[in-house]
Amino acid sequence: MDRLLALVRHGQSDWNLKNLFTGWENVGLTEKGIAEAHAAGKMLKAAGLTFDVAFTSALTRAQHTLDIILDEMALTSIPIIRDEALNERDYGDLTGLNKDDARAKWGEEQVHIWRRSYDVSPPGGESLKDTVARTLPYYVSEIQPRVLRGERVLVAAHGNSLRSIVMVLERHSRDTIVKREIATGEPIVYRLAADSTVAETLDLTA
Ligand SMILES: O=C(O)[C@H](O)COP(=O)(O)O
Repeated sequence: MDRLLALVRHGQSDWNLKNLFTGWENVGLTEKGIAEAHAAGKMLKAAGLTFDVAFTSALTRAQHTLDIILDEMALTSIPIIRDEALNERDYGDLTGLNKDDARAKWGEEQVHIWRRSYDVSPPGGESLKDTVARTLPYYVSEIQPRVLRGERVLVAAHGNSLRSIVMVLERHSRDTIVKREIATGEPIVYRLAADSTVAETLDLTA
């Protein structure tokens, strides 16, 4: 049984390019982001992979990335399930601010704590721990059972919602997960064992 699970962070967004805290703001992909999504689709197809169902967030940048990938793979008729449980972490009051301006105002260390600590929330927003608390139950109840039944599943989402899933699959601690960077448009592909742990991580660049 092929218990295939692929995770892809959306391609570069307008606000990634402008270096703005984005969170739940609904911004589009840049030209580069669109190209990254096409490349991800080509890469998955070239590896001989296919999918039975896809999941994405309620945000356009992830949905658009998914549509491009499915188009590249000639899989436009598979079911797509969209849910805000897969949204990016909510950046609260930081949303729309420039990350360098924020460093100048609050200091490098404080901004790093907001961006990469496990349980310190940015003002009015979600910490990674808060994001895990909504994303992980969704993964466990909606995504993982399908993979374990043998459905091949593609998830297009966001840096921190994917980190929440990767944390469990790659057995990270609170200290190591914050150092696990998830690049835009680069598929992370696992085969799971029957007990839901990772049996194999596929290297699509090989
Ligand atoms: O929401 C954002 O600004 C980014 O997509 C993720 O931000 P981060 O790199 O600060 O986690």
